[in-house]
Amino acid sequence: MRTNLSVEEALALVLAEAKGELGVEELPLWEAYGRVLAEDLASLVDHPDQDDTAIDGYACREGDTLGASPETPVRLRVIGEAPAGRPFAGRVGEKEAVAVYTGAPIPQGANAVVRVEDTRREGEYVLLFAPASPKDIRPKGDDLRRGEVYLSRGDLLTPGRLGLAAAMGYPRLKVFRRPRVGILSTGDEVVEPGEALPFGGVYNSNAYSLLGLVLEAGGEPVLLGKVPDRPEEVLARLERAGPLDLLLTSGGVSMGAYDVVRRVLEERGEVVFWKVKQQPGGPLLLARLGELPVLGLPGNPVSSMVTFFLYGRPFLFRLQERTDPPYRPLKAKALTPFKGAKGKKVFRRGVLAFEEGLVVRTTGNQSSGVLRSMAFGNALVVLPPDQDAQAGAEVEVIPLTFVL
Ligand SMILES: Nc1nc2c(c(=O)[nH]1)N[C@H]1C(S)=C(S)[C@@H](COP(=O)(O)OP(=O)(O)OC[C@H]3O[C@@H](n4cnc5c(N)ncnc54)[C@H](O)[C@@H]3O)O[C@H]1N2
Ligand code: MOO
Ligand SMILES: [Mg+2]
Repeated sequence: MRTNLSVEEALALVLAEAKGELGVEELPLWEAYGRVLAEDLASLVDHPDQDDTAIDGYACREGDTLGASPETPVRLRVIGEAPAGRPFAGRVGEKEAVAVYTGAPIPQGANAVVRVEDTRREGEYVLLFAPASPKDIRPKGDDLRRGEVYLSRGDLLTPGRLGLAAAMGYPRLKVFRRPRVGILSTGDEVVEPGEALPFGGVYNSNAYSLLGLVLEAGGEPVLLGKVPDRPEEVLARLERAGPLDLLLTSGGVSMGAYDVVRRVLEERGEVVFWKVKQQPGGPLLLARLGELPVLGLPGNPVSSMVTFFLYGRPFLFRLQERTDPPYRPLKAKALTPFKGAKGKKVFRRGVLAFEEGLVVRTTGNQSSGVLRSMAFGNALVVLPPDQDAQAGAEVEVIPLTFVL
């Protein structure tokens, strides 16, 4: 077992465990939101499939309309109309126009359009008070070209990309199966919300903040409930967990006599590392139970969330072969001081805002037991070992971008 790792070493070891194959399933579009594509998608169509009009107005020949103005209108004969989806069958000749509506193909013979606001209809004629122009014609393939790959294996299906897949003509998509992530809370003192809280008890918040984080990272949470700090009970619950791609435990990984998770994993599995030089989350543990990777998250509510965000989320991104990075560090100006720690990389919780540039303020009490810092913070402020940040200093921040 390795111990006292840097954050970077620990992350590399966690990612090295993300080698399982999730497999692929095919879903109708309406069920594919938030999933990760398992295939490249080339457009099945051109869009628009021919030159079309971006405005409601009249299509005609540009040369017929040069110099048209309110004082010197140009008169054209209207020979028909083309609503979107109903192309005009004929051909536009000299001094002729076709009434066109946004999205309609440009009729043959026409090479320009004039907006309806710059015209007045007079029976079978139309008066143009401005010249027609080609600039409001959208060329064939302006948005999509048939055969071109616009979405790739590993792309997260965001709202825009789901729409794009539909625009390309795909009714069903091959996506990766969602990773199944077991969530087990440990602790004699842990009580489910709704139950009476005994003296010294604490409600099981970790299961629910982790459930949210797992869903947000594309996983399927499998709630395994809570177990007391007794090795045989922890083991019994794990044996009944069913197939998983990752197991998260919370609590029981520090130094206490009742911190039994580590002991169980040492006896029944293999501990890869224990303890990272970071705060919060120092007692983090990585193990294997047979083939199953296990992240033993520290019990403090902030610590379990921060360690999942820093290690579990990248693990799930890797399993789903996601092409986007799990987080994107930025620079911001600290408007409040942030305290570092000796020999540890520190992740404080802050509120990131755009004021005179990017700025970040503390969420207040930074104790690992104060979950409000994660509930109302939107960023982690990263401090290298042995470094405090004064107000006014530039600091690294990782936005907690929970996009789904
Ligand atoms: N002597 C030392 N003590 C501690 C150290 C240390 O290095 N030496 N490390 C501290 C750090 S840092 C952390 S983080 C915690 C980690 O503790 P465990 O992972 O062993 O977790 P527990 O002892 O079971 O619980 C810690 C804390 O969190 C509360 N908790 C636990 N589970 C839940 C839950 N599901 N929902 C809400 N809250 C939960 C629990 O009641 C405790 O207050 O250890 C320090 N100690
Ligand atoms: O690492 Mo503990 O996670 O500071 O509270
Ligand atoms: Mg403990």
